[in-house]
Amino acid sequence: MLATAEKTKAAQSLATAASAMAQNEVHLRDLMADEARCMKMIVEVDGMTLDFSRQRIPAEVLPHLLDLWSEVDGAGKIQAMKSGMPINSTEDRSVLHHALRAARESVYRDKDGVNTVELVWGVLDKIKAFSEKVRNGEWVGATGKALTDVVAIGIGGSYLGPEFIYEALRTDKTARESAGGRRLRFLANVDPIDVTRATEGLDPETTLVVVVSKTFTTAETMLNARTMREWISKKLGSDSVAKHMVAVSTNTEKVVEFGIGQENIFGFWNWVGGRYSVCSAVGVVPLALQYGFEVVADFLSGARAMDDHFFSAPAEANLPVLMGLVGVWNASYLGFPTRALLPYCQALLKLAPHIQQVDMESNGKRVKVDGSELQSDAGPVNFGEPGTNGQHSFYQLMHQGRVVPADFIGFKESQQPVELEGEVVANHDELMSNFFAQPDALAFGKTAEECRAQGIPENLVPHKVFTGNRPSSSLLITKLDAFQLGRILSLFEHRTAVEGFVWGINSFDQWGVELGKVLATQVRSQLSKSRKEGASVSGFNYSTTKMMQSYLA
Ligand SMILES: O=P(O)(O)OC[C@H]1O[C@H](O)[C@H](O)[C@@H](O)[C@@H]1O
Repeated sequence: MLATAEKTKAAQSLATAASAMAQNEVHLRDLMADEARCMKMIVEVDGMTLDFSRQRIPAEVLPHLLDLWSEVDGAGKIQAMKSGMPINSTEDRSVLHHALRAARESVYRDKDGVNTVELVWGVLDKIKAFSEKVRNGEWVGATGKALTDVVAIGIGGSYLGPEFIYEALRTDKTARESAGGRRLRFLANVDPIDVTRATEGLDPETTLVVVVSKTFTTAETMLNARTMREWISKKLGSDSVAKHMVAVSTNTEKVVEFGIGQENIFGFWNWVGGRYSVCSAVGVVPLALQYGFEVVADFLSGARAMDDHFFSAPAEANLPVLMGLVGVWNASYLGFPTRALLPYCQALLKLAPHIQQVDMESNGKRVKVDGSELQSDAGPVNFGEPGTNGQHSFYQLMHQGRVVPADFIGFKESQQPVELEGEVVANHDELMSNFFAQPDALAFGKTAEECRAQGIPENLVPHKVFTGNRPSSSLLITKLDAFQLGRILSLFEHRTAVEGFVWGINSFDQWGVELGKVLATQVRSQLSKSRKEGASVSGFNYSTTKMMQSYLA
């Protein structure tokens, strides 16, 4: 079953438990009737409550999951990460995204002994000063106008996290007030349509462009950066670029080569993986420009609070560890290939796209750290959509089709409460009625007997039966502000790490994205030669040749 832990006692107990459950058809209806069991599966940490009682984990199996964590030396692996050991072994890098949100006086050393927190605060101080200058109109554009709008260019990890945070805070009262009408747009796709969408209604005179790229070599980002440079130069002349473009990167040389001065670069480091970089200048520059540095500082404190919890809480009370163990159980023991992320909060509409990258780029692997092949699939397919929208889309499949383990997220308070006179409940309570109802509908289902008792005609009974026994966890959180948002981000980042630790994989490299890039280079050069010199398509397989010929015709 589990490659890394297949010989451990706990792994064997878990495998036995999983097959016994399948044979005995243990149903969540029975598991949920055991209140002592449920009590152990509801864990509260500073106003964030995780209820994983609706997972298909019998009371006696939970200790085996915790044993598995001990047997793979989970605590030791957390410590290795925390202390800067090069756990990203294929790139010989430390993994220190927690240092990005550490308190100024903390010390996290990288593999070479450098205190990364000092570096982090050097950049944070620079961002604070810069963002304040732009926001208060001290830093102006080439024609002397204040820069009220920002376009952040970047893709993958240099885009998804910042957009997720931007959207989540857009309707938060404090952040919204602080934004004061400023605009932030993202330009990610190399599709030229995205340039039009990102710049619609913007004027180069009042726009600042932030080019975000760890490597500063990503083809999409570089072409978009050149396109935006042209957009600015065309109207304001090429000398204006210095006032209208800044960069976030680890590759100073390439940024300078591009034409952005060293003083306008906000750096980060190779111990920050792209998908774990939202707390670095990658996210902090655009978000501080939009919401002000203080709001971003709250977000960083929230992430730090969850880091501290992750590093110190015992496994049985550790939210990322528990969620990670649930993930391993569902993916590797019960064999569920997918997982849904269902925030009952419209402001979290970009959570799922971000976690798709965090989780699938991290744990979508086929080999272990030592290069040997995994004997079972590791990370699941992640997808999601805010509730209640998802209910009117793919929940049908979740209720009566495939089993998709789900993570529900709900808040006690709305960012934007509405209560109409004469309505039964306030709008947020209406939303939350669904948050509480759906997990039970999935878990308990509806039997044929229940259908008949309701007078459903016999021919419709099979269509109206819900088999139930569909697992989910629920997270109930006070409210979505910058601080809680930081906790949520860190929680999901560490869940991914926990799962990777148990599977014994390197969750911090992403070699799987390389091959497509190489092939695109070959196609690009063919398209150029064909368009510019009329060269015929050659060197590709039959199908690609045919399709490219058709494209070029
Ligand atoms: O920040 P960049 O160097 O431009 O990289 C952007 C993205 O592209 C790569 O293909 C990786 O898969 C991502 O992890 C990365 O975040």
